[in-house]
Amino acid sequence: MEVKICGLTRVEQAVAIARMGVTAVGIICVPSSPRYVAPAQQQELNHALADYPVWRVGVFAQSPIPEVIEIARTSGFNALQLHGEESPADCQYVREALPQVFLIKAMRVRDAGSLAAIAAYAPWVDRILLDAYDPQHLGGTGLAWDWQMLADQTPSLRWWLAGGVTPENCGAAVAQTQPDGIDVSSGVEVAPGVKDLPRVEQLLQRIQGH
Ligand SMILES: O=C(O)c1ccccc1N[C@@H]1O[C@H](COP(=O)(O)O)[C@@H](O)[C@H]1O
Repeated sequence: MEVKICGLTRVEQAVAIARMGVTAVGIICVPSSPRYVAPAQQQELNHALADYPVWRVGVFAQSPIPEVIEIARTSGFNALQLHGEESPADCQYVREALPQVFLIKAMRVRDAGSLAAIAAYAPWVDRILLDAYDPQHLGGTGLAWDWQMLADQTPSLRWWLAGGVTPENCGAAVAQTQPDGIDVSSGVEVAPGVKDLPRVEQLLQRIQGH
């Protein structure tokens, strides 16, 4: 089971979580987020994590794609997550500009149509991430979506479950939805951007074996 812990802002916490053996850590590059990390700190986090076998994911939403590409290069991300309304053509553009970068497209699930849209991204991305839709916020809401929707259609490429995943519900979430990975932010926090390291360890223990 792949695990991404998202919304890291502090170098010491990012290194501690990388040492726990997670697959990916997320750094929020969305200025409106309470977990936003400015470019200088993005570079510091990437530098501190460079020795660990972990995807260092820059999370963007609604930014112009050339800007995303420029920041990915200057900040040193080896993975990107597009969490807004980016199109398959946007993902193709990123893939062709940065072929070595691991690319995740987040879909905010509103209805069956959200799941039907996944197939068009398959040629261009490495993972699809399914998060809850909230009209006010782009992500990091702690809200779960209706996993029952997967009963009718399952994603055609490797995918991660996001949205309201916690150490308490991760076992049931994984058993019900059978994702390739999970992505967790507010469920392991004491405050936005400040992680609760014992809760991250608890989550990893509970997910072991899945
Ligand atoms: O965390 C944020 O502030 C954020 C802002 C803008 C886009 C995405 C964001 N986070 C993503 O939200 C999901 C789920 O978060 P949670 O576990 O429900 O709190 C996760 O994919 C983060 O990458």
